[in-house]
Order: sequence, then C-alpha cells, then structure tokens
Amino acid sequence: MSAAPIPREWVGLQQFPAATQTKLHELLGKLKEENVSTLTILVMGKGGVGKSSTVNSIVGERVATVSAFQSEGLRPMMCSRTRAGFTLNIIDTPGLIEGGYINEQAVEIIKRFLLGKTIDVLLYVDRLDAYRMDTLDDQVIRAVTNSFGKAIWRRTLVVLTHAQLSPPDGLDYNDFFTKRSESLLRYIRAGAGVSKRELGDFPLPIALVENSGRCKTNENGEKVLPDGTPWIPNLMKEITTVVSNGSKSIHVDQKLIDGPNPNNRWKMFIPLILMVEYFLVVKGIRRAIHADISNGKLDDWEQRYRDLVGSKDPVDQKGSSSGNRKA
Ligand SMILES: Nc1nc2c(ncn2[C@@H]2O[C@H](COP(=O)(O)OP(=O)(O)OP(=O)(O)O)[C@@H](O)[C@H]2O)c(=O)[nH]1
Repeated sequence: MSAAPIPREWVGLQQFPAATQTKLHELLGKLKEENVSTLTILVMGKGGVGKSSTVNSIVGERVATVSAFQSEGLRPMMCSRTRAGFTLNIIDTPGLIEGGYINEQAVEIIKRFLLGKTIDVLLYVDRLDAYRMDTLDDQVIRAVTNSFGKAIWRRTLVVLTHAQLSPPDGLDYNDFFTKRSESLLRYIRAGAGVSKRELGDFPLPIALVENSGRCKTNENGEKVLPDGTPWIPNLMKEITTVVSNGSKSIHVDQKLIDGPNPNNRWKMFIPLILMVEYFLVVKGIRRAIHADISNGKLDDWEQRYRDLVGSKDPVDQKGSSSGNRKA
C-alpha cells in the first residue's frame, strides 16, 4: 500500500465569505473538543448527480473534475487538507452505474482504494430534481450496503444537489422536498435492510446543496438555499452531527472487503441440523424397530439373518441396544 500523501494547507477555506469561515471554524473547534482531529468523508452516488461538484464546494477549490457527461475514469480520488491541526480527507468516487447496471468493477476499485481507511461520514449524493426512484437507485444503495455493511447508513448524510430548483406545476418547494426526500429515504431504508424496529437507529439526515456558480447569495456573500439558509455551513454542521451521533466510524479492512463468506453463512446451523436429524430420523427409526421387535414382527431380511446364523437379533450381534431385546 502506498503511503498517504502529506495533506496540504486548506487554503480553500480562506476563499469562503468571512461569515462562512467563522461558522466553519466554530464547527472545527467543536470537533476538536470531541477529540476529532481528522475527518474522512466518502462521497458516493449515481453518475452525474453532483458528487465532484459537492467535493469542490466543500473544499473550496477545484480538486475534482466536474463534467456534464458521465465521467470515464473508474478511480476514486482522495483530497486531504489541513487547517489549525485539523485534517479533512474527502474521497470522490466514480458513478456506480453503467449501461443501466451497477458497475461491479468500479465497486471493487472503490473498495480496494478504501482498504485500511476509516470512513467517518458517507455523503450519499442524489439530485433534488429527480422525479422518481428506480431500480438504479436500488442497485446503488444495495451496492453501498453490501460493500460497507448496514452500519454505514448510521454514518450517512444524504445530500441533494440542484437545490435551487423551481418545482414543476407550481408545486410548493417544501412539499416537493418532503415528497422527494421521503421516497429516497424509503428506498435507502429498504436497500439497507433496515427493519421498522431499527428505524430510530437510522435517522438519515438530509442536507440540500446548490453547487451552481449562479447560486443566490445573502448579504454576507454566502450561497443560500431558497429559504435563505447558507448551505455550506449547514452542510458542515450536518456532517459534524453525524460524526457525534454515537455510532462508530467504518474501518475498511480485508474482512469487510471480502464480505460474508457464503460457505460460512450456514455453518452455525450444522450442529442444529445434526441434532434435528438425530432426534427425528435416527431415534424415530430405532423406536420403530424396537416397536416391531416387541410386536414380534420381523423384517424379511431379519428373519433370513436369524435363519442363517441362528441368532436372536442382528442388533445384539453388533453388541448394541441389546438391553431392550433379551429374549
Ligand atoms: N445547477 C446545478 N448543477 C449541478 C449541481 N451539481 C452538479 N451540477 C452539474 O451536474 C453535472 C455533473 O456534475 P458532477 O459533479 O460531475 O457529477 P458527478 O456525480 O461527480 O458525476 P460522475 O463523476 O460522472 O459520476 C455538471 O454539469 C455540474 O455542473 C448543482 O447543485 N446545481
């Protein structure tokens, strides 16, 4: 494994408006109080949903390639920045869908890239202006679950880009957002295999993002959502909330990458199966034999055996179960 690159100074932070910088420093200070001095954020989602743009918005620099077309590369990219003793690692990944199916090769490359790393937060990115969920969403969500385990969703912040959209047909923005987020969360919970009982453990917070250079700004020059919320500090606040939610970061080791061994899955049931077999089959047959014996009913083979060797009982000959059959 190659050594991690030495993180560069987080100069992008100084490019944010002063009000945003102040809020970000406050959040970093809070993390430090909780002894969190490194944050590793993994960014995943379908292709073209705005993953790279979101990475660039958070870092405040153009570190990831943004393209209006599906990117060709399959390689993830990690960018590391430090500021006042704090290190931010952010990992951009390629879109996971190709030709209508999950790109298994991309999934494998991402898993291998993450080997030995610890994911503090997953940003699961999608677009606010997508109008329905489909099997592609399902495939991506299941690929994330299969790769990193169900627990990754406790460390997840759902990010919806294109948040300055105007809802169609004069729909109210908040109604549109509620419907969109509810259907997305339903899919994620189903794909993650979250039962109703566990729902409280998987709250899945959502943050809205507008990466466009034409995003509206407030009087402080901060990029804002339609309701006036400056979204960069809000996104970072939601990230820190996930970090402090009491769940564990996900350490990617070989075991996690290999996934559950299908040969091991049923191994724990083997003693149980043998016990059931013993009680139902072996004991049942014995009981039937002994019942036949005590009724004086002999099988053809047993009668022939007795005629041949003059024995009372073939079972006795083997020296077993004789206690029941002393004639
Ligand atoms: N209006 C608007 N456009 C966005 C936003 N986020 C991304 N885009 C645009 O959407 C297109 C795709 O963005 P990317 O950031 O490359 O998306 P990606 O998910 O990294 O794409 P892949 O690397 O191909 O998986 C680009 O044309 C971006 O400019 C957003 O919040 N608002």
